[in-house]
Amino acid sequence: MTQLDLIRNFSIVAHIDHGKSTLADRLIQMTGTVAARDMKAQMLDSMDIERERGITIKANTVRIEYPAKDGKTYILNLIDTPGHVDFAYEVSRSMRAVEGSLLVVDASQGVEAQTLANVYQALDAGHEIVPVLNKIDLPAAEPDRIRQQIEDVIGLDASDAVLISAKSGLGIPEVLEAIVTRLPPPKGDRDAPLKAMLVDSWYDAYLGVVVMVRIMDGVMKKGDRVRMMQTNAVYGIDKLAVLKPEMRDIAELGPGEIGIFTASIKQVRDTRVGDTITHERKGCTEALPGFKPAQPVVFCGLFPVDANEFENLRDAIEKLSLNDASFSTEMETSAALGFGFRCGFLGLLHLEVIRDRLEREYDIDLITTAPSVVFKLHMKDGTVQDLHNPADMPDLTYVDHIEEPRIKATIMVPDDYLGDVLKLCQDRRGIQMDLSYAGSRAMVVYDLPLAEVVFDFYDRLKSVTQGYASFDYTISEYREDFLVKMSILVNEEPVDALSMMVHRDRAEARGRAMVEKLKDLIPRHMFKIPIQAAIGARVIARETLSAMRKDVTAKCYGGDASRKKKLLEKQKAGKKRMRQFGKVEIPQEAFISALKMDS
Ligand SMILES: Nc1nc2c(ncn2[C@@H]2O[C@H](COP(=O)(O)OP(=O)(O)OP(=O)(O)O)[C@@H](O)[C@H]2O)c(=O)[nH]1
Repeated sequence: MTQLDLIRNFSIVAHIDHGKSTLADRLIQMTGTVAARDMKAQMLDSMDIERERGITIKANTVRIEYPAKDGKTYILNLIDTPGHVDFAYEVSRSMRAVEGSLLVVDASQGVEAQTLANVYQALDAGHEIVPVLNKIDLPAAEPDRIRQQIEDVIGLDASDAVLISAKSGLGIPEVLEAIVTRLPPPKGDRDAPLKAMLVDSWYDAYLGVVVMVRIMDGVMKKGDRVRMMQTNAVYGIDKLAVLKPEMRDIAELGPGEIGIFTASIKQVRDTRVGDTITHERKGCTEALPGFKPAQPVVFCGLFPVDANEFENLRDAIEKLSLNDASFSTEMETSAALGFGFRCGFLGLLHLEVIRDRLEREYDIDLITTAPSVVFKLHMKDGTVQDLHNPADMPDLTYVDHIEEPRIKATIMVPDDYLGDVLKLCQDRRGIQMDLSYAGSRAMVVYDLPLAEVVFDFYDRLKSVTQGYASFDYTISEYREDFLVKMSILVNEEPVDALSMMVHRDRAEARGRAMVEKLKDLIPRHMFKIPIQAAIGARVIARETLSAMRKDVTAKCYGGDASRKKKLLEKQKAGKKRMRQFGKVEIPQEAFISALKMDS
């Protein structure tokens, strides 16, 4: 057990790409926590997919031993937090487990939308904050200007910000000293009943469910019987360890310490993040204030391209949800797509990551239906229903009005691109709330419907600003609007996977764009195919795909048999990624491409 005044618990908050993971790697490396030969780039990003995409998905932690200039050896617990907006929830929960934060800002880029969002969470959690200006090796670095910007925009004193290059290692010793001298030690009472915060949990193939805890009061030992206060479940602790970053067994964890335990827990779902853990006997009576629960906000259907793969998909989804409590799933059947799952995600990136993992790690070809938000249907009988799937929209005669989730979006962008950003937000039914300047960067705040943002808003924002804008949002409220369900009919048959909720005033434009796209995406058949968008029985847009005449092998003059065979095989392979709708085959790409809007 370590004395409280020799412990420092902290996290690193930063906008994406400002160098958080690189700094974490340096801290681990310079303190010899991991031997140089074992050092991999981005040590904390453990999943391959994280490394590939360069995004930190799961909050991780590492315990570092640091001999400071004052001659004492400190234990530094770093909790790594994800930087992307979809994972804001994970940021908020890990924040409550530590006392301080390093605020990393790229000295050439300055404060961005997620810098703000994350630093406000840290301030909310009562953190002491040490500003760190990274990438000062870059010729474009302007530490003085950025220091001033931090003071102006965030209101933090940045006069003693630490200047570093995480890449070259410059300034890292100063960061380590600042952690020890400028961040406060944790508080806690060793003699009080055990009170530990469940910070995170995940499924490990060898160990089962692993639970990460921060001890507030008391002592946790191997063999202890502990109770989860929310669920009242009791478990015996089999293994107690710290992460360095690999697991090292430890006999006990005292106040202020962060570690992990296993206890023959079957599912990650049995461990609620934010729960308080205490001893079965002589436990504490009052739980810690709860965390925000993770609410899925974006739903979509996932179906196997090949119906025979359904069992594999079920298996894969089960395994993934063991590892990710914020990913919700439910069986779904679709007239067009057969058996699949309706899944809920924290945001679009979360959706993409899960879909990628299913396709890559489990080798399952998937059809993803249009992402949708949760609408609230106020029925005429006074009840309120959640609508997760536009295909389930009940008969309108029973519906009084429909509400949709709105977000408060903060966008930071260089002045030159402001006009394009305003136009984009306006086109997406946005209402401007605020506009201010920090130097040559504008900060705009918009009230936007989440439904208009979930699909391709990031992509559009990036392209109209050439990547210079940054974006962050929080869900604000549900509000009534004139929303309707638009169906798509291919060859007179409704394709439920393509139906969507849209604003009445935008339905025609959206419907037109959809049918035009689909006309290009669906290959010609031997017959004419009408493609229509409709609201109820009323068709609002229509295109016709003319019949195919030419034979793909006609060009080969019958002479070259092997070439002919190749062509046919190619066609067959293409078919594997198609689905049959009535008499029509629709390629998988059509489902996503058709929904991308050009405005
Ligand atoms: N020139 C320079 N580049 C750096 C420095 N620190 C980090 N980088 C580069 O900046 C990019 C982003 O760094 P990361 O550490 O992955 O950023 P991050 O904030 O952890 O990003 P996420 O984990 O995706 O949130 C990488 O290409 C790094 O090599 C630095 O001090 N100087």
